[in-house]
Amino acid sequence: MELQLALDLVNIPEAIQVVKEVAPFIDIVEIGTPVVINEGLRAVKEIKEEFPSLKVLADLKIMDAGGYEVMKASEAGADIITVLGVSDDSTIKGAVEEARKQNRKIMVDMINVKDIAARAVEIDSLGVDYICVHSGYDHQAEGKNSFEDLATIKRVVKQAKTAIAGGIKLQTLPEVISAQPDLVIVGGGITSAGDKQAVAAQMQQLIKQG
Ligand SMILES: O=C([C@H](O)CO)[C@H](O)[C@H](O)COP(=O)(O)O
Repeated sequence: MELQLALDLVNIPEAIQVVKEVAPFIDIVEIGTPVVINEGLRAVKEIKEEFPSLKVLADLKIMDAGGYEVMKASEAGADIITVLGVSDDSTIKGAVEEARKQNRKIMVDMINVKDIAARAVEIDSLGVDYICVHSGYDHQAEGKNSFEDLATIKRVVKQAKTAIAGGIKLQTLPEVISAQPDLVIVGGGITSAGDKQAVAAQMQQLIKQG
């Protein structure tokens, strides 16, 4: 099981500072959608240059033009790129095809997918690398989480790795770990902590204990 740090509400210098603090305890650093909107793919490029040994995920939440957008994120140095599960199959296929050419990976974000089980089976057959259940900020504000959806994809997904994101904190991490996803994605649970390094270290320890 791996740990991904999601950076959403920072600029590039702040992102570099946070990653410096927690780098030994994470496997993947995510350049979140708001950061890409504010800073562009330059944020991916600068983080990859600064931390070449960390995998970098570009959270583009691609909805169309999968091949082209994956190509641009790959040029910037992204190792993993996100595509939305609600997109057309042709968009996901285009993203996967380009990722294979560029030796990159595709994560499909299941945010707002209504029938998680049925769509996860379809997406799994398209050759994606990760399928991620996700309660976004707006769902979190309504008190929702994706724990049940994680159990669903664990049951039906046969090829892709499974991931979960959305409001995961140190206190809720043990429940997530018990469902055994391949990847846990944490943003505010680390970035809002007073001592980010201590929280990331504790999270890594819990994940290692399995
Ligand atoms: O993808 C995300 C969200 O849609 C904002 O872009 C976050 O990176 C994801 O939800 C993880 O962050 P936390 O919910 O703060 O853990």
